[in-house]
Amino acid sequence: MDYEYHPISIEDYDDEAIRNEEPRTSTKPVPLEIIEQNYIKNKNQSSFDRLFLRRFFRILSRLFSPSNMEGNVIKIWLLLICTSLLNEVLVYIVGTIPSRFYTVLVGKDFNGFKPLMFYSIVIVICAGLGRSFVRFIGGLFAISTRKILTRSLHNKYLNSNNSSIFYRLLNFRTDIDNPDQRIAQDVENFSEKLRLICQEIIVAPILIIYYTYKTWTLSGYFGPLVIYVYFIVGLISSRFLIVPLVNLVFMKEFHEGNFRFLHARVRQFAEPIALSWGEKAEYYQLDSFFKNLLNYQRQIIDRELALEALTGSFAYFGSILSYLIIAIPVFVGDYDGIEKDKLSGVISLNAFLSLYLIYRFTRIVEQSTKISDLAGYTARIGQLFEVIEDINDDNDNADVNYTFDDQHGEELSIEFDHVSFTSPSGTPLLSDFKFLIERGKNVIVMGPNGSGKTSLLRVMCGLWPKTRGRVVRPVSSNQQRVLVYLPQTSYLVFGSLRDQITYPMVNDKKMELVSDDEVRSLLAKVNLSHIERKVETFDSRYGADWDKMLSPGEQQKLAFARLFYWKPVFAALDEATSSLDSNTEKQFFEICKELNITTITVSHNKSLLQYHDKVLLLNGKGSYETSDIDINGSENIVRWIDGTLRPFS
Ligand SMILES: Nc1ncnc2c1ncn2[C@@H]1O[C@H](COP(=O)(O)OP(=O)(O)OP(=O)(O)O)[C@@H](O)[C@H]1O
Repeated sequence: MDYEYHPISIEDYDDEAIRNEEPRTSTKPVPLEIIEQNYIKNKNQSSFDRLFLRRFFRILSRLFSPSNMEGNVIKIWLLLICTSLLNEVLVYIVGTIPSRFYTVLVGKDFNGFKPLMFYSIVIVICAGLGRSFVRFIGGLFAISTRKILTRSLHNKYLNSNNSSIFYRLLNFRTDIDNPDQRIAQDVENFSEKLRLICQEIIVAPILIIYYTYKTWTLSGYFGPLVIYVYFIVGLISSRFLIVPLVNLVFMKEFHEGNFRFLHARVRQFAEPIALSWGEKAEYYQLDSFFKNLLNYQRQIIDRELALEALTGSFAYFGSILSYLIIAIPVFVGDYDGIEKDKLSGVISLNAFLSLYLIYRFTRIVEQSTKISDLAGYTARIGQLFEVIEDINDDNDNADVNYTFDDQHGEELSIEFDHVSFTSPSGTPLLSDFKFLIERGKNVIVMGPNGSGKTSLLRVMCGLWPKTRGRVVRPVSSNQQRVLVYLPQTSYLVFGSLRDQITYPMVNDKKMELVSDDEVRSLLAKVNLSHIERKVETFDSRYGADWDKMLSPGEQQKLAFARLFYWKPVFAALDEATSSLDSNTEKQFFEICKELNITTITVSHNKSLLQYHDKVLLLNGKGSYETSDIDINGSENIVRWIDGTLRPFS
């Protein structure tokens, strides 16, 4: 019997690469409570300081980047400034209407009353429209913001040039929770808060400059100085109350993500839960997650009470402050030379100007609760961008992808060149693995549960990092699929029957590329012709219903239809025939041979040995053995496998 044995020795663990390997602390799965404690301890992740400002301005720079092809956010922003200014002018004019009515009414001026009434109706309608327009354009701004940020995150998360970013983020980064919640919900909340704040304060700088100048010319430097000091005091005191809120908002969204995820799982696993009478268990689990969420929501409203009280008092105090500003020159005697009837006019104008300036500052301070929410969402979105960029930079993959042309297609192989790798928790799974998968020589991978069979496929596809060595694999120069992976639980996409077969093709011309007749012939090939009756048309789209429409065995057959459509060079079959009857299994391996698809099969099923040329045994302790399979000596090979694996089972 021709086999190689690679017992694991102390040198294997002691070799330089493993010795120098930094323990990957971040990859070991971390319990939810520890993630929560880490977030609580590491509050500066979600703080209201320079880190917040850095993240916030980085997000703004993405929004307003001139190279941004996604939208006209700059135009919308300018439009928002213009309509807000126009709205302010209209509000000002509406404010002057009552005094004009007093004048015509006191003077019993009917000729003056009629045009004033007409004018007032027009102005009031315009003011109403102005307000609606500001909100409408604010809405457009929120949609644009969401569109740009979500697309930017999608581009990075599902980057086709670096295919495993989302996988590595989900599997190896324990420093970040619920990326789906961050992309779907936190970005939306961020956009909405930004819109509300912008609507309120977008024209504030222009108005503040204008009214500061006006107040200064009427009351000298003293009025604006007092108002600015008052504003700075308001800002500093509200900042103290905002800081803890930011972290609470961050934590609430963390629990919000977990709560949604749990609900999504109940939906996904409805059948096993129902068949296990698991309602009570699910109820208690959902409820405990919900309690955590409510706990943070309660803490937020408690803190907001203090913040609202501060900003509310600040606003009321502002109205009194304006009288202080007016009173000082009155009592100091600055207006002594002014006649009494003119003095009331001067006082009322001064009061209006300083009140307006204070009002503008008050509106800014009143945004504190929204700003604390915004800062919480900024932390979550900013952190996601940072982690994705970090994964992108950390691409230390030593693998070699070589392109081939059709002439050399028959000599293709996948080579494991002294590869060592561990599980994410650090358990060594394979050490110094040397193996060649040649085209035309089917390989079956066997071994006890947890020995690393699926992990070997992950390493082969470049998803898992290695501690040592490299994988040398071919990539096609002419769009041919080189490797297709079929898992035990087939992945059915949200889409049509044609989509199931052509996945992951992205093409509007699928109907032309894969005709109805071709779909029918592929379905016939995998004994699934009857499912044509279950769908309206080959292009009718279904969501989660695919799981209900097809049994697990039928799902595996559909996955094979996909494999036969793509006709790749290699197919990684990870227990992909576990739900099929033995005749269908035989038929599928024969079709693979006809189509020149070399299979790398992970299975515990020894009856599959007959379709393979080589067996690779993993013992889960780091070592492996290989043997050629001689069909005539199949009993010998079964004995050899049993004898080799027994000590490890
Ligand atoms: N994302 C992960 N995080 C942590 N550990 C993991 C992860 N994925 C796999 N492992 C661990 O790696 C080890 C090997 O897993 P793998 O799925 O490769 O085993 P297998 O040989 O395919 O098992 P089975 O025969 O049960 O399918 C297991 O101990 C598993 O718990």
